[in-house]
Amino acid sequence: MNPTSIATVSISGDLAEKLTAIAAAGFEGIEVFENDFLSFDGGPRDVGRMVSDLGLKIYAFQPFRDFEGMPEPLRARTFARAARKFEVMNELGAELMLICSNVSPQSLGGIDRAAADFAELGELAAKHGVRVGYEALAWGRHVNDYRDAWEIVRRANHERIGLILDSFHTLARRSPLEPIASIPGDRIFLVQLADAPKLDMDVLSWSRHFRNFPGQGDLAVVDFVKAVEATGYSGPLSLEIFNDQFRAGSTRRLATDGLRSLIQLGDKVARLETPARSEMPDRAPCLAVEFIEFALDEEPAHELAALFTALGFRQSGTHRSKAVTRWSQGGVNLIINTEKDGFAQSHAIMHGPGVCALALRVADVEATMARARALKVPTFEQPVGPGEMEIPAIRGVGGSLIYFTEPTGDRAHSWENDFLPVEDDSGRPPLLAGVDHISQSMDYDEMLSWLLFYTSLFSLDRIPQLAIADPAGLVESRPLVNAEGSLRFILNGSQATRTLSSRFVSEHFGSGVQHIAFSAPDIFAAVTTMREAGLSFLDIPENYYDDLEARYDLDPDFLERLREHHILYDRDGEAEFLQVYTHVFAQRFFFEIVERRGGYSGFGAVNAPVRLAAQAREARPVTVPRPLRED
Ligand SMILES: O=C(O)c1ccc(O)c(O)c1
Ligand SMILES: [Mg+2]
Repeated sequence: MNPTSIATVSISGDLAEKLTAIAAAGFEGIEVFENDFLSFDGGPRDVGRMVSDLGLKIYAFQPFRDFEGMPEPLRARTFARAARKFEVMNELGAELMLICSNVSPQSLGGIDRAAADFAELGELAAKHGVRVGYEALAWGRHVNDYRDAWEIVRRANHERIGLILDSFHTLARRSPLEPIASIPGDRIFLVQLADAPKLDMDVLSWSRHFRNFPGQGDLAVVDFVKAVEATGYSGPLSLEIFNDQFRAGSTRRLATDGLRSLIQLGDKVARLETPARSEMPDRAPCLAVEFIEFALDEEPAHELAALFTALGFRQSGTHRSKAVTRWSQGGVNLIINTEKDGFAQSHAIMHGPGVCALALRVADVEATMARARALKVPTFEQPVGPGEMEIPAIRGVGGSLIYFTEPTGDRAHSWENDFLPVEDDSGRPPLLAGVDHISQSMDYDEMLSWLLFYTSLFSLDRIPQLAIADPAGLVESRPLVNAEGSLRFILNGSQATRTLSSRFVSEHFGSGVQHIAFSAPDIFAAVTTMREAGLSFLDIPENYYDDLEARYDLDPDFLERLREHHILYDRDGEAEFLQVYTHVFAQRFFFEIVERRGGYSGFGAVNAPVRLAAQAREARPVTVPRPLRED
């Protein structure tokens, strides 16, 4: 295992906060960014002591800019500047200086000139007992490819001078990875890692504002690390993230995410080998949503039970010892928890009525928990009643829980055994068949954290992110799906403060489940029966249906049925999607019912703005402008 490291520039906070969070997350070392050092109120020895007291090592001091290829008299001044920095490094306890390739218009090109500069700098470095690593910036004036940087290092031929590789510069420029294998591992002094979303923009702005942790972006960081591994390099893998959101986010959360990203990266690289080498179980396959638990007070709980009943659920169980009931239909299980103490109660006090826990049916509970622990996901335990079995759980979005169950054996049925069954004598066929997706709203700057959480722990993959227009601003919507279609999460976040998604977070003290979509084998029949039971659905404007008529060549009778049932429609080739929404419950969450026809794989994104506008209208008191009276 290579040591884990992170550059201080990667996360928010002042230097002391950064270092504390980095150590707490479990990193072995850091790259000290000069700016963090310069703005620190204390000398280099104080910083060095703080770092070592926290058990961290300084793997690099950086960046030193615009060194190689300078004409005199700039050249002499540059060497004097380097000598001063070497002295600072000695006091700091930093042994490696990172020099990035020159961007100055005054610099002169030429590999031999640069190599000669580095050979001379190697002598100066030796005098100070430090080493220097050279990194090609993708926008360097004369050197912008790691192959040229390596050629300069090779020709400098000095033991104090080595190469620094950075996945971003390499992958952003689409430099080939194969030549990395021919660099001797001990000539590579440091390897920096960053991912980034694919964006069509100039590489400097892309690098300075949009880098993110490996696994959060679209770059082939796994292939890059694989190529580095082939050199025999055994030094640190150091995260170096320049990201506007990260500079503003929670220091501790970012540090934890960083380490998690390195752990998952190491696992991915290990799995490329044949036979796969790995130190933890693979990403957990999710078979189904086992149950969804709602925590709330008794009064709203009665209303929620009435809503469940209208949706076709029936009470299928009563908890043996707690104020908890089970509601079921067609393989969907919902739990209403009104206990006066315990986790559910504290969730309800903190967040209001809502989903406090999900249970996922996984192939192997022990393996899932082992992977969660390896990824440093917090696990959860609470006291169980007599005769009850502990259900293993982890902490999920907004402090909610994710329980794990298995398809067969004790872990399949233990939670069911906590309930006294209520016989079904209704003879009603189910209207709903399963949970289609679960949508969670969160602060915009938490989205990448939860993306990493879900995709590193479960076999869930990203499909392209969408920006959806709410009347009060844009909402980013990021679906995570498994290949079988048995588990789909949607993460929503918005930088605008008054969107439905943002108000959900701000008015309910944090992130959580905003809506749950159930699948219906026949959405028209479901809506009809639910209406007979007294349920009404979100009003959809006439304009929407007029537009549908123009957009798709729909049968007039079918269109009329959609309109009459308040159902929204989307089509993708031959595949079709039908969706309908309940009103919002307790200003907190709502339900959706969907019918997928012919393998439709999306979520009706074209309809989302219509839905959001309809919900915004319902959330506001209606004010109709009246003419001013003139008396
Ligand atoms: O953006 C920069 O200037 C910069 C500095 C140092 C690095 O290691 C790097 O990758 C980029
Ligand atoms: Mg770098």
